[in-house]
Amino acid sequence: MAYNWWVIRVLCNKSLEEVIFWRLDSFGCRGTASQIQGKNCLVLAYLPEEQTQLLDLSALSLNFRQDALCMNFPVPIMDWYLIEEEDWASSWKQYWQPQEIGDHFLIHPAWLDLPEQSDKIILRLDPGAAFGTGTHPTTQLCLESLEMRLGLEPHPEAIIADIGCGSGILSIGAALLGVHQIYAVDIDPLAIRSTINNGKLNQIKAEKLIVEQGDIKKLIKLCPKPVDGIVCNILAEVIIDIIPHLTAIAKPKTWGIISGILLEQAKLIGDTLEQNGWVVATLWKKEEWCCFNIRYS
Ligand SMILES: C[S@@+](CC[C@H](N)C(=O)[O-])C[C@H]1O[C@@H](n2cnc3c(N)ncnc32)[C@H](O)[C@@H]1O
Repeated sequence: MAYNWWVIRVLCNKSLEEVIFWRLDSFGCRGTASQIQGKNCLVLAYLPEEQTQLLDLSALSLNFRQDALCMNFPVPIMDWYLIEEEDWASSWKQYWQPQEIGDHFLIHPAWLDLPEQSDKIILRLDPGAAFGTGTHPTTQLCLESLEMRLGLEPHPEAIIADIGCGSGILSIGAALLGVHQIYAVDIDPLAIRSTINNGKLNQIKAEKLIVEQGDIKKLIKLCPKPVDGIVCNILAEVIIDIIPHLTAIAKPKTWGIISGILLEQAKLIGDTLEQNGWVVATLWKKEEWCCFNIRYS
């Protein structure tokens, strides 16, 4: 069956880029990309046709207008049109470029030639329709936390769990940092397909990266024993429900990297973590997002 996608294009002042990304993300867009054009920025986002109505798109453009007026910037120009799935893949790919994250990672679109020389850990990615290109602040916070947590030494015994794996970017990042075994779940079947493909793209053996469709309950069944680390980058509303279940896969000193949380939601998440036996070690912030680095006591 032919599958159509909305392309949403927003031309805005560069300073509005993050707000626009945040709104598009909350609206449910699957892929976002941006391109600087002088003082302006062209933001593109993609959304399956059946996931929205024309009226919702008009409301979204009004939100952009209000954001810009509140912040004293010119009103963004937004338009939208439908394309077929095959065109979606090629259209979005033009705008996504290699990106360095943290001290060591270089996120590299799968369809571009690799650099001839690089001292970076190259993480090749074709996210397809799944979330996780590395352009979102929460993904960046998680990768930076993983880097800090794991360093560059191999971890031949370490087992980690990735809840809401999306494109697999965090699981693969952990594998490239030398983690021995990763269990990853996501409720979205497209994310499962994407994580498996990206694992292969980065030459990660299938037995090292076990990926299954499902939520935390599925993960608990999947993990044969408590894990050493947990990464979870999902919205705070979902994380609140997941926290009480984490104990089932934790042991003393299990660490966690938990993001997808807006700054104003940090207190609620921090309190819930502490009530469930987790110690908050650090809270990292990027733009309006934060990331908890925690340890089970
Ligand atoms: C913000 S994306 C994160 C993707 C990737 N891990 C990253 O850091 O870029 C959140 C992912 O969580 C998945 N998700 C949402 N609710 C979930 C749940 N209850 N259990 C497992 N996965 C969930 C979504 O399908 C989505 O792929």
